[in-house]
Amino acid sequence: MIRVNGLRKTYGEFPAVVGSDFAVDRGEIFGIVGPNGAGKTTTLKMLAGLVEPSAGTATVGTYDAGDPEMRRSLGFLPEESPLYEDMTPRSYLRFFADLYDVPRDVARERTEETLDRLELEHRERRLGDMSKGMKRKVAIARSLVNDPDLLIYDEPASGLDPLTTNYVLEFTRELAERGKTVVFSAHNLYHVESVCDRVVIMNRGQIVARGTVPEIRDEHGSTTYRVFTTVSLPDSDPAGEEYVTVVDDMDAVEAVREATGDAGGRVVDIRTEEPSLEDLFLDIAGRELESDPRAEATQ
Ligand SMILES: Nc1ncnc2c1ncn2[C@@H]1O[C@H](COP(=O)(O)OP(=O)(O)OP(=O)(O)O)[C@@H](O)[C@H]1O
Repeated sequence: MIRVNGLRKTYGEFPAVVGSDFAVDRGEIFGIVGPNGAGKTTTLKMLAGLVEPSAGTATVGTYDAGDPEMRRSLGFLPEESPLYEDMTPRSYLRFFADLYDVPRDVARERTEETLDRLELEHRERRLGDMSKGMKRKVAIARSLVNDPDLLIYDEPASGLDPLTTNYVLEFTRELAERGKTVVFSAHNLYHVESVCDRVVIMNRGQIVARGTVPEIRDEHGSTTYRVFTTVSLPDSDPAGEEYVTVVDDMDAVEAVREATGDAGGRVVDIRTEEPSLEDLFLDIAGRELESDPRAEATQ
């Protein structure tokens, strides 16, 4: 559905996106994660044809990103989505449906259905009087008025309370189940981990890891084992009534087992711990800091 090759954006001398390559399949939920300033929004805007790349290409289906025809089948949700404060959700969505030439009766049915699914109440209330979560839901509904195949969402759950965040993430999943392709950016790695099929991790304009979360884990992280014993060992820490030794591989687990037996104790439990995407990210970003691809350009 999306092919990105050597995509680069430079603002003046500053390279915001250093040269990205990735592909997104139809029906996939694809996450772009990274800290502030990583280049997520710039990447999404280039995909949506809102920012012109300085180099490289992005194609959506058979179109170049930015082709007016492509934009008709795209729903873009900006990070900040100012709404017309005096309009109601219904009048606002009707206004956008008109812009896309969606027939009135189709638009009415579509927007009511979307608002039902998003459980948006107070549809006749002024947008200016709505909560942040309600406004975000209206902005999401706006991205769907033209029934696009591709949704590009910039921080869809940014600033929302946990309940609304869950709603929005569940809704994203539902969209993919209905055959839509969703590309979204997030700071919060848990959001990405719970919803995305595949992710890229960006840092300082560059993709520093990619794949499914388990793949990234295999490549960049390691499993740790927590061995709980009834006796204290040289490297163990107290853990309630027991002691715990944390090790990195199965040979070390065996060594702890032997040492426990030698000390007259027994192993009560062995728990494995997978690094979360957050741990992986901190690890990868930490390493990247030592080799910032943009450092030379900004010095
Ligand atoms: N129009 C612009 N002019 C100059 N620099 C820009 C412009 N837009 C973005 N940048 C810079 O490019 C870099 C990447 O910005 P971008 O908004 O893509 O990052 P981001 O990952 O989306 O960050 P955030 O999570 O804070 O939204 C930042 O250093 C930003 O200051």
